[in-house]
Amino acid sequence: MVAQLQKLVVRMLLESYGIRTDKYDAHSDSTTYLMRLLKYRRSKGETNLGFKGHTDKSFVSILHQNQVNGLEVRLNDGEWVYYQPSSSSSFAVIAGDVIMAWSNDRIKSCYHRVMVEGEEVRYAVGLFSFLTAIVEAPEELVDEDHPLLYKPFYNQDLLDFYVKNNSQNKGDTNMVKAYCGTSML
Ligand SMILES: O=C(O)CCC(=O)C(=O)O
Ligand SMILES: [Fe+2]
Repeated sequence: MVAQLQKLVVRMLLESYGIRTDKYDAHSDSTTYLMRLLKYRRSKGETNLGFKGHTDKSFVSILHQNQVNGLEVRLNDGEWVYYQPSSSSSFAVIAGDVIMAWSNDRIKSCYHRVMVEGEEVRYAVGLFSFLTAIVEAPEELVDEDHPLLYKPFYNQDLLDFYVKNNSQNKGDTNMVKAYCGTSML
């Protein structure tokens, strides 16, 4: 089950950042999921951009694609890197804006896009996780060297903000900073 994979990834993250593991159950209980199936078909003469560059507004997203590749990730220097699954049963785990805020910027959300090169139909399935409890950085991730960068917020309110300000800003990596970044205070 893909949700199990999501839970495992989150547990590993909490452990690797030295966050009290008793917080894990509360985190897990407040996680909800959205599953989306995407179909990309490129007609002759059309641009090969299947999904423009963006960060997900999720906590994390888990993606699986059919044999037709296309997912690309943008590195810090602006270079786009093609995602090449190691096997036909591979899943890609993508950090969303919510984990970026929750982790006080320790984990940066992943800017990605989909390019469709050939005429073959591409399918992708994504499991997007969201939090129902208030999103705030655990105390282990906030100290003098790492001051709090985001005010506590609700994931749903971030989504509403995103929808309202969508027209110009779609794909803006700093949507969550614009919504609840402490430097905006
Ligand atoms: O089609 C894909 O592999 C990725 C889709 C995606 O980025 C999204 O649904 O947010
Ligand atoms: Fe995405």
